[in-house]
Amino acid sequence: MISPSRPDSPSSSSNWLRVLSRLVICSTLILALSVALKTRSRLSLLLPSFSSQHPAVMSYQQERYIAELAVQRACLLTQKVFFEKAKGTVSKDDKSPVTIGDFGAQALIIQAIRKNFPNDEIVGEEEASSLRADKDLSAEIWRLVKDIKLEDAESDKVLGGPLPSEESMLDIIDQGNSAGGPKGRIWALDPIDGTKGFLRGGQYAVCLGLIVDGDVKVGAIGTPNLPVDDNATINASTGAQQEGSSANGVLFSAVEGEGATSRPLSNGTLAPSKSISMRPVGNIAEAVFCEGVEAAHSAQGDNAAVAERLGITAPSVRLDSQAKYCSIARGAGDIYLRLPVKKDYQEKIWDHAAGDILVREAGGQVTDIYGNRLDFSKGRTLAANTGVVASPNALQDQVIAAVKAVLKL
Ligand SMILES: Nc1ncnc2c1ncn2[C@@H]1O[C@H](COP(=O)(O)O)[C@@H](OP(=O)(O)O)[C@H]1O
Ligand SMILES: [Mg+2]
Ligand SMILES: [Mg+2]
Ligand SMILES: [Mg+2]
Repeated sequence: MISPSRPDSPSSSSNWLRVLSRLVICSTLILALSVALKTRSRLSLLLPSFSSQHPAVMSYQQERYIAELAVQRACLLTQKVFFEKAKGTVSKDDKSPVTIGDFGAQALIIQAIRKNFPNDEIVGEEEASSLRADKDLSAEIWRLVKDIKLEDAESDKVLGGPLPSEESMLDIIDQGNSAGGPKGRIWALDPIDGTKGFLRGGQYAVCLGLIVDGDVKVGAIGTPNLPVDDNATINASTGAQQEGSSANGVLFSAVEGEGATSRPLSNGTLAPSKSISMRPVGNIAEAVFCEGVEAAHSAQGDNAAVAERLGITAPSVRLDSQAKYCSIARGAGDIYLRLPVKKDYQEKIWDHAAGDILVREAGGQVTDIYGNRLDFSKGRTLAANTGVVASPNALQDQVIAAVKAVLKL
């Protein structure tokens, strides 16, 4: 027979022990919870810098903002050079205006990256060695760079304010010397893309992309001479006629998984943005090609043969620079072809990084002539790719099939 337990029996004292241990566990949990909450609120205060090391927290919003603002400030410089010096110089074969714009814009943008993301690497198109040897040119660029600022002082401060000296400007230009590669955070910078267009008085673009572990995550492109109106008719020489005209000047940007946007370029804070997307094309024969102007950069005869194969009869829109990616991303044209003139030419990552993410986020694909995605992990060039083909998702397979047929791949 089992006797009933008494309060002082061994089983009653083990009950007390159980209650006590539960109390200890509960208070430990409460303590741990309050420490976690405090850490979280501290992290959210630090979020902009925290997110740059932990992108999943805030998906590159700070990077996008700095990229847009830095590109916008650099466009102030390039437009100043464009209107004061560049126009009409092509006939005299004088390349110095674009050199001034290139170096000046690279200095301003790298300064902004260094200020905000000091541990990131930068692959910039330009390097300062030739400038160090040309004191007059260096002094001329410094005179221009030191006076460039956004009208909004706070925004300018975010980018690091004025550079302290000519020497520091040269040092900063050289910080675009990263070899690139498959690991880490690497900015690809083309301070003036479409130098030929710039000198011709036409389209050019200031381009900045952030590559993380070989994949482009953020892109910003300033196109000072593209019309703000998405539906305006454009061609190689559109847009540059009037200095200070509010009809021209667009800033495009994209973040992986967050879509593509555009806004008018401004002199101060960022203007309100709108979302952009590629045009739906029901019948591929109704698509419009966007192509380069320079015959040396893409095989225009092959482009025409692809158009014919697809039944496309509308004339191509011809533009210099990554303005082509921008145009198809906002539905001003549909297909960008850059078929190789020389099979062994290696495209540069700064010529494509920002455009690649912009088009992908606007509902398109960007591949090489074989249909493979552009591989930004190979260093300063797209060594694994040949040519570029970009079009809306629904058309890409058809376009690639036509490219392969024409190039006999
Ligand atoms: N043989 C070639 N094939 C393809 N691209 C070339 C090339 N020679 C130069 N380029 C690149 O073409 C870019 C301009 O492209 P587009 O013809 O679309 O405007 C140039 O950028 P920069 O103007 O920044 O030097 C340059 O890097
Ligand atoms: Mg370029
Ligand atoms: Mg360039
Ligand atoms: Mg160049």
